Amino acid sequence: MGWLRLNILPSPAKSAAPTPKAVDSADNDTEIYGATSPLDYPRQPEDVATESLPIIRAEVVASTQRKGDLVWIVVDEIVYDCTEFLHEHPGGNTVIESFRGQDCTWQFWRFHNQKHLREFGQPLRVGRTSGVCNRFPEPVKFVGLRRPGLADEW
Ligand code: HEM
Repeated sequence: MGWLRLNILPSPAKSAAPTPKAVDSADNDTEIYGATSPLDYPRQPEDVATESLPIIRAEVVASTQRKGDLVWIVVDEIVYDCTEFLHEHPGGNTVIESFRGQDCTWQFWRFHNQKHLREFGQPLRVGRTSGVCNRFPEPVKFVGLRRPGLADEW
């Protein structure tokens, strides 16, 4: 599990994000016009539907890889602001910091289930994105070689 070899980074400073307006554009995508910085994207209320989350360009997400104010990660193309949560994360802060500005979908699902994401991730959502890379290829999953339906023969 090479991706679990972590670098310990200093904790980011907290910062207050402005609250720009999300606007429904003609093609029904929600964008924040003129937003170029991660600081332009506040956390979204929990009742905002996934498809109504603002779209955040991959370059903006990737810019949080640099040590700075915000720690964002991407799971299933949803961007989570873990800046404050990482200090409360039961799995520790370094594992989240090691994926800042990156996709960590398959690694996330190794340790969590939908309930974790609903309860703890929902309030951390800042937007949707696409094209953000996971720097580790997902290892091949081994499946049983037996034909199904033979369990009773064991
Ligand atoms: C949205 C971001 C995240 C949220 C809301 C979150 C939430 C949680 C929660 C609720 C637990 C406790 C699970 C339990 O007690 O059963 C946990 C544990 C853990 N998380 Fe996360 N997590 C996040 C991101 C990550 C990431 C990116 C990684 C690295 C892949 C990670 C790795 C772990 C590990 C290793 C544990 C400990 C698992 C164990 O003790 O069995 N988490 N996380």
